[in-house]
Amino acid sequence: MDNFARLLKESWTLVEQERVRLSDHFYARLFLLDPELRKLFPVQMAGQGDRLLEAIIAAIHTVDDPEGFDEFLRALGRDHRKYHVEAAHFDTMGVALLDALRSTAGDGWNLEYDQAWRDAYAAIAEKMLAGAAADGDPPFWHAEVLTHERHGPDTAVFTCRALQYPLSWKAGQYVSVEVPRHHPRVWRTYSVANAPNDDNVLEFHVRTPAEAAGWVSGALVRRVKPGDLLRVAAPMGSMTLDRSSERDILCVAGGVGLAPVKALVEELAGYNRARWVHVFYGARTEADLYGLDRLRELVAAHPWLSVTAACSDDPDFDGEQGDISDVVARYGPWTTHDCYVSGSAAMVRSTLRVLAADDVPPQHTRYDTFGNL
Ligand SMILES: NC(=O)C1=CN([C@@H]2O[C@H](COP(=O)(O)OP(=O)(O)OC[C@H]3O[C@@H](n4cnc5c(N)ncnc54)[C@H](O)[C@@H]3O)[C@@H](O)[C@H]2O)C=CC1
Repeated sequence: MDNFARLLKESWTLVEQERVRLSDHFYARLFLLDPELRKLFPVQMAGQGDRLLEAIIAAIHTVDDPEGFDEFLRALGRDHRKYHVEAAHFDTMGVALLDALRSTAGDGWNLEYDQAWRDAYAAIAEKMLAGAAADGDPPFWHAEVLTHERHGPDTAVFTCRALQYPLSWKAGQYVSVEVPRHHPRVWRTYSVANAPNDDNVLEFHVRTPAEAAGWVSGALVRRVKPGDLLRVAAPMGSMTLDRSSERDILCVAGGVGLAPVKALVEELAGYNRARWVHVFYGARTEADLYGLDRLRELVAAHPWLSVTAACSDDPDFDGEQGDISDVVARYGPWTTHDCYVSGSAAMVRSTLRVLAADDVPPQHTRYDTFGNL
């Protein structure tokens, strides 16, 4: 690790445990510096601070990998066009961020850390602005809901058509979604659950228990109906297929983490002949395996595909029992496979441990989770 990365990571440990204070300070300072910026954010700021910090953490963790860092920030810049962020706003955010870091870290902060963060922030802002400037797409797409199916009280599968052509994404990527009618200016990310197609139609899988605070997910599961308009922003994420690879493929999905895995399998259905593809799909109960019928249709049509379903909380289920990571471990080793993992942070962590124990090279593993790992 070079000195720059070391300084960033070392200084981050001073504020890591104080995230709430850090984000409170950041927003207070930001809106004091430029009250106009308040209009770009949702009325309710709860949860917004986590998002900022997640982006910062992701950025400092990719600083050792210049190529990944570059692509991540360019995509983030493209995505941020939906907020109408301008170059001058980045300067103000930089001032507020440095101020928040200094005051949260307290006595442990020093001039070297200050300079490292200034340099890092300048690089982040430059790459995000370059990504935004190079993007010929609209800042977001309007999309009309076509179908909406409920699977039990907490889960929905819906499709929508993007109204400006084309919305190009790669199987395995995710997009931000806004439900302007119910929660304006609040965006949440969801994986696209189908392969790119000429109809500009995207499918999403959303799950949120009624008691959870997820506003956007709650609206998408319980309130949205065909004909409603959503907004969808720039596709992001690198959990995509390596077309040059000849290795067999392992996909592991937990719950609605099935979404990107289904997209990958549908994409493979368009060209794959020679690679064996094994999908492991886990849910709590049999009733929660909402995507199994579609997977079985794909298995019937493609001899290279197999699906193993498991339930972690349903002793009557006539199939594999246990957390999906344990089931994957029982069927291994997966040493020579390309591996794709998608689900909750805990599920992804457990599965990555299984793959590491099988000596799968890290560069052959791609994963997605919408929580902190
Ligand atoms: N909606 C989307 O497009 C996407 C969602 N996700 C994430 O997927 C997650 C799915 O959540 P739910 O459907 O509520 O799934 P869930 O919490 O009901 O879990 C489903 C299965 O995952 C496995 N699992 C869960 N916790 C585990 C642990 N600690 N160790 C090992 N395995 C574990 C078990 O097999 C379990 O049956 C969410 O965190 C979501 O953010 C990820 C990618 C895409």
